[in-house]
Amino acid sequence: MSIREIERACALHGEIEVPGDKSISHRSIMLGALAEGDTRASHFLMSADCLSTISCFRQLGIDIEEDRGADTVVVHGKGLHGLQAPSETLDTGNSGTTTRILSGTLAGQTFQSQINGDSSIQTRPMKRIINPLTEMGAQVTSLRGNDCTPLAISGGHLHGIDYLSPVASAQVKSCILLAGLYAEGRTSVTEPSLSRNHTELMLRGFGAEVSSRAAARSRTAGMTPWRAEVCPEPHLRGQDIIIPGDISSAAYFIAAGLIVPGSEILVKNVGINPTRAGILEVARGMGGQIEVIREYDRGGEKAADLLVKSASLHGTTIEGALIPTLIDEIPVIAVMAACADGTTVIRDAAELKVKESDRIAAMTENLKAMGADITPEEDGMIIRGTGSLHGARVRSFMDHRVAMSMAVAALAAEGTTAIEDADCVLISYPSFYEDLEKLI
Ligand SMILES: O=C(O)C1=C[C@@H](OP(=O)(O)O)[C@@H](O)[C@H](O)C1
Ligand SMILES: C=C(OP(=O)(O)O)C(=O)O
Repeated sequence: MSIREIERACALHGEIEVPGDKSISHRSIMLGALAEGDTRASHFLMSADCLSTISCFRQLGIDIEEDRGADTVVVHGKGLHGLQAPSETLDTGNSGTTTRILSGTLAGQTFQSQINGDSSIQTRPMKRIINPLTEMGAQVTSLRGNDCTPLAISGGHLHGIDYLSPVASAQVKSCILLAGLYAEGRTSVTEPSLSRNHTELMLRGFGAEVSSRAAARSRTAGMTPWRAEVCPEPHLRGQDIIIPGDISSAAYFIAAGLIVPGSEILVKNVGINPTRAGILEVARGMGGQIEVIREYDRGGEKAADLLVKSASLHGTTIEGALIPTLIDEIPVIAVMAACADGTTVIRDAAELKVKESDRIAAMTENLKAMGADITPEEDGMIIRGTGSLHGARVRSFMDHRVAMSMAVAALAAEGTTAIEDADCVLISYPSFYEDLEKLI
């Protein structure tokens, strides 16, 4: 087992550039493969999850060049109908994004395929994609009959649907939109509130006709349902993509900069697409100081440098439409809340229970071990800030976001914190600990 020990930090100082956005990196391979011509993606995230996407598309007959030193990939796309039947089960590793979005693409193919991932993936819910893909005319079978992977998928004669998704999930939305590229007629997905829209933006950039707008249907308690629609059989053309830094990775430095007294950190080149940037709103709402510097646009994706200075934080309420815009940042927001004054309430976030780990249970156990006052709820957490934490032995639960969040907690805790199975950060941020060291 890999154990990492982290001491309390005095103050964090310096500049950092985080690796490329994981969601956009996955999509650059997926759309690059379905486009005609080459797609070059630079500042590509060379982490285990994105490498799983690359290896699945190689199994589907796509030639992909990787330059790991330069963080660049070139995908030699074969067009919408250029994928070949894989000879073995497609292995999606630990990646929910690969599993769900790739399933949508496979539903559009005339060949049969099987898809499976590691022990964590095998427990994550797939009914949310099985239902709409089946409604579109694909046969998607959970081979163990438990609505999880392994899945057997055969499709090829799809028809467009108007799908009302019960969850605000970009993976579900993207799965259906990519299946919709192969369907007869238009396909739409309406979600309870807008989840990350990278698929819509990138599909448009590659030449597809995609619309995205607030849906006219009911508006309940601060939630605006959102509808994305795609036209079938687009002529996708390969693109050059410069991937912005991942705000979900930047979140650890934002949180550390805020909670470790005397810190000042410049996080450069961070994607701040509003469907991803909820952490900035929450940090400011807690009294944090984050300055957005040098904002610019990369193919419809906004990016900027962020200057973070330590501040004394206070509690807040995080709920409703904000949740999908910061879903992966909630573990580190829980750390911020534990170091703040007053109570933070996180609700409407039951999705946390079906990520790489049950992130409500994992963060509750770990933060309690470090002296926090935290109550787990069915759809979130209530955290009463105690102002201080102490070192403890904590577990990553093999969940990269939990490991990185606990590293941030360790920086603000008295004494030493030991994180078990700390190496799982390779899923989204292989150089995380080295980058953190540079600021200490
Ligand atoms: O589409 C994506 O790239 C992702 C969507 C989110 O999942 P859900 O769509 O399941 O909420 C997020 O948690 C995941 O890390 C990446
Ligand atoms: C939930 C995550 O990823 P995925 O769903 O792709 O496994 C994540 O990166 O926090």
